[in-house]
Amino acid sequence: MVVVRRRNVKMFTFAFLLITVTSFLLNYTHQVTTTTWDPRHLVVQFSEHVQKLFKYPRRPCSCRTCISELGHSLWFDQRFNSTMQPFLTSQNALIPEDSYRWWLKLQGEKAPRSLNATLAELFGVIPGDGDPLQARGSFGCRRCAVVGNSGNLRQARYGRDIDRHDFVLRMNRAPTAGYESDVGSKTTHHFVYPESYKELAANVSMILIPFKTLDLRWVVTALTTGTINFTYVPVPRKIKVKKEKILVYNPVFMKYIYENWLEHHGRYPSTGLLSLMFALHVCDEVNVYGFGADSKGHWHHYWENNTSDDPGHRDK
Ligand SMILES: CC(=O)N[C@H]1[C@H]([C@H](O)[C@H](O)CO)O[C@](OP(=O)(O)OC[C@H]2O[C@@H](n3ccc(N)nc3=O)[C@H](O)[C@@H]2O)(C(=O)O)C[C@@H]1O
Ligand SMILES: CC(=O)N[C@@H]1[C@@H](O[C@@H]2O[C@H](CO)[C@H](O)[C@H](O)[C@H]2O)[C@@H](O)[C@@H](CO)O[C@H]1O
Repeated sequence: MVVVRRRNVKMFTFAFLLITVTSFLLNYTHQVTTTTWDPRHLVVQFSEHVQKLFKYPRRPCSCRTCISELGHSLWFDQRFNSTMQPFLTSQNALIPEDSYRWWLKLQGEKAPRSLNATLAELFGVIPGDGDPLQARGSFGCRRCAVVGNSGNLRQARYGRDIDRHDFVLRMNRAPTAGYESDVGSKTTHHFVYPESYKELAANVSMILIPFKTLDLRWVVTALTTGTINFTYVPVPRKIKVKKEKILVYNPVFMKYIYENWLEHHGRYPSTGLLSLMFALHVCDEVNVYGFGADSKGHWHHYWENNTSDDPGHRDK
């Protein structure tokens, strides 16, 4: 009788362990990872999984590590606020007074038009319902590449690597044609402001970064009357992008980056930093390409020749 009971206990323990280990594997390993049978490594992995399970009973994503699962860096955790909303939508378009005052000073706009009236007009023209990229409904692993415009991308041969991401985010005048092997050919989202606008392929989402009220009005006129053709430099009167493909960066989110991440340094965040922080809040895994100087310390774009290197060449 005692023997039968012991066997039952053993069977039960074995079944319990099997189910637990299988559910860990199913829950936490969406991507194929290299298996190592080093017992110490297995114990560390197992304890990490147990810790995560207690911390996040339902994981936010199925990547090996998800950005929103904090606990890797205190520095990062102290700055990251997952409740901040990167998009300005018709639902969250009421900008708090302090954020509005801060934003209004960015480019010292004289006599700005009423923001509420401008936003009402804007969301009368574009849908303003945010981006499906943000819908966290399906349990998956959203891998994003943020591609900056640095000349260090020349001969980098990152093209294939970049294109393997689910989302590829580019900015300003960044071209891909002719640079595919270094920067890839896929673009899902492109960040622009009126002064940096370039025509986009029909399947690309344009994310307008508004630095002033006029930038929001420009979107409206660029899709309708074509009346605005100058801000502080000439800007395109008309744009071909479909209104359903236009998304708007949230000024409140810009202020959050300036305060939490830039710690008030500089005037306001660069487009590169705005794009990176955006990705960190909507993606599960983020890889960054094309930021910083090249190996000689030059800060040119990858599509330009460096004039300081070769005075005979002007920037294209
Ligand atoms: C003259 C000027 O105003 N240049 C600015 C240009 C310009 O307005 C646009 O190219 C449109 O013509 O825009 C900027 O940026 P720019 O378009 O040059 O580059 C986008 C982002 O890529 C990163 N970068 C770029 C070049 C480089 N050598 N290293 C890098 O790390 C940066 O993160 C950068 O933000 C901008 O919007 O931030 C910043 C640049 O200072
Ligand atoms: C070279 C420069 O400082 N130009 C400024 C211009 O800055 C640029 O603004 C862009 C957004 O509109 C973007 O942030 C870019 O990175 C900046 O270089 C504006 O501040 C403009 C405002 O009138 O004044 C130009 O001299």
